[in-house]
Amino acid sequence: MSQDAMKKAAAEAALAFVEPGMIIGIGTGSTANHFIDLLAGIKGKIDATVASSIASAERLKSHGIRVLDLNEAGQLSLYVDGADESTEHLHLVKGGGGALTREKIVAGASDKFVCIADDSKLVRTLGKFPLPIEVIPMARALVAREMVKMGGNPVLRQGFTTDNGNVILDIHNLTIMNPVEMEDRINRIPGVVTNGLFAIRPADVLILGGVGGVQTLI
Ligand SMILES: O=C[C@H](O)[C@H](O)[C@H](O)COP(=O)(O)O
Repeated sequence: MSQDAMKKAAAEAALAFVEPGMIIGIGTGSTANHFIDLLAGIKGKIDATVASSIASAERLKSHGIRVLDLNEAGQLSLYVDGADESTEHLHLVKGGGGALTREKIVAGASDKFVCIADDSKLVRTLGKFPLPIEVIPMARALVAREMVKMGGNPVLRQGFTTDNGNVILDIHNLTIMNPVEMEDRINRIPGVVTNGLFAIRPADVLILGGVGGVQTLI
């Protein structure tokens, strides 16, 4: 079974959380794309969606699925998105696709966050995947220096601009023993929009696709 097939299996399992008339928050990336494509098959069941990126909004619209602005949608019942890493406590690293800020906003506006991934994303300690930080461009060097003080090795994501017009620093070599504290500490650096740790508001459900089938952690 390929990694992509495992992602698709996790996305299929997440359909069980979709209830009639829902407005659903939609994440970004290859696993979220599987969910979008599967949601198209039951689009008559839902009211609308809110997208966490321009790319996901375009994919949803290409399937004829209604996409609302979060400000019109109000509180959402469900958010479905992928992750780059997760612990068994459902603390996540996200932002490999650079959509972390809008993802964190939509997740924050949702009652339930269902994270979908292949089981290679489950780790004991976060940090092997470089931690993305969205940064206001003029603060790039300041944030990089502060991250070096925290033991990280910041690398500017070359040629990449977020949907919000900012840059991404990917922080290598972090061993994140306390994700809640680290998320808060990084977010206090001036110029940081947000970082890719989802620990203050972790996922509520983690669905992992693997060779032996799908497992769900709550
Ligand atoms: O910015 C991107 C998102 O956080 C993605 O959810 C994350 O990078 C996982 O992506 P994929 O589903 O492609 O592995």
